[in-house]
Amino acid sequence: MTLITDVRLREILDSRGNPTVEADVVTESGGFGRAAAPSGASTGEYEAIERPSGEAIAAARERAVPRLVGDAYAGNQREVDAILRAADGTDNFAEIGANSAVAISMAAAKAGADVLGAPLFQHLGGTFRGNSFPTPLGNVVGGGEHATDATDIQEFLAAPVGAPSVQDAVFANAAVHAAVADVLDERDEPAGKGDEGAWAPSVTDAEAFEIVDDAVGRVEDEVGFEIGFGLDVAASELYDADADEYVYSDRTRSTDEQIAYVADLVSEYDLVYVEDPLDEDDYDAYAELTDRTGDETLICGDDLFVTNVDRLRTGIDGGAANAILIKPNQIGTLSDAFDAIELATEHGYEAVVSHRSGETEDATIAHLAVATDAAFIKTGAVGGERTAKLNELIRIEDDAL
Ligand SMILES: C=C(OP(=O)(O)O)C(=O)O
Ligand SMILES: [Mg+2]
Repeated sequence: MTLITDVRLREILDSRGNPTVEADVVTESGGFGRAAAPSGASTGEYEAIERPSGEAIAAARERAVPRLVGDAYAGNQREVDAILRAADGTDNFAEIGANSAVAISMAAAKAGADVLGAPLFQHLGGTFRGNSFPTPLGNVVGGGEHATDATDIQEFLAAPVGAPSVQDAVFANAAVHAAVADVLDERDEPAGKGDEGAWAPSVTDAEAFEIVDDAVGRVEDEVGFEIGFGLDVAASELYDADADEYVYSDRTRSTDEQIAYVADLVSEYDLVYVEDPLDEDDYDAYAELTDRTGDETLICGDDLFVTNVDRLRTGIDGGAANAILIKPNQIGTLSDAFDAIELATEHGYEAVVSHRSGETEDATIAHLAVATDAAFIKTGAVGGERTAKLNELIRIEDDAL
């Protein structure tokens, strides 16, 4: 029933207005799945390769589609993903592009779920999933590679860890986003928005901490449950390898100073989550920071691990970080993303499923997070391509799929 009879690929627009790959997978019994590849701006050096979408589509049509159609079963995700890897022939999807690979991989999963008549999270995670939900991390102030003339730290994230339901959590993040606008207004700080919909004022990081702390406090008082606060430092973008220092707008920091700075922020703001606080090549510095702060907060590797089990294993062996960001397009297939989550979970690392700064209406990551019982999902706070995932979580919670 799930034998793949057609794979169609096309270019559509992402949220930045750039072309990206969309895939349709059709099965023998009429099952249908459609998915689109997201795209990063502050990409890790070790990510799988995103090719220009036209080239990725042409290569996938030539190399992968003929091997899938009439041979592969959409209900057998590992088989589909193994065929994608074999058709590509490299270890980083340099031929067909991780953008074609991930779109086909996710579309096949959806087609498999469609044939079964099951929601995607259940097809991926089994019948006992769907009762616990990730805490959504909502990007409310940001800069870095996602906005010009804004903060050095890429993302200031609201983390409604005390929310009684995922719907309450999603609404709380939107309320913090609105409260930040109020605080900015009161401080006479005009702000546009960055790529993920976060406010991008021309303020220092120190001012951004004050602003977000104030906004989180106001919403916490309103809703009556705990809202934590987190960061994606995206430190590889700040690190100058030649000078061996982190370059901020107002000063530089050595690696030791960067570790001390982040450790101080964790205690000053009770941070529940810190992503990419250090350069993607510096496992030792990660281990030192994790040693100092890992009992109080999550130290999460994004550019450090790039959803790659080999890099995660190196981190586990050295005690670097205690959480991993999961972005399926960093590695190319859902099977690889699952493997990374399973390895993380086995070793007590939390999994945080994530969007990219360039997104579409595709909501696969909401299902992936529920299917794997991930602790957190990072998918913005507002904006259609972000709420596509957040609203899907609300529907899953409401048993409305
Ligand atoms: C979502 C992120 O940004 P990008 O997609 O630009 O890598 C991130 O760094 O976590
Ligand atoms: Mg990141």
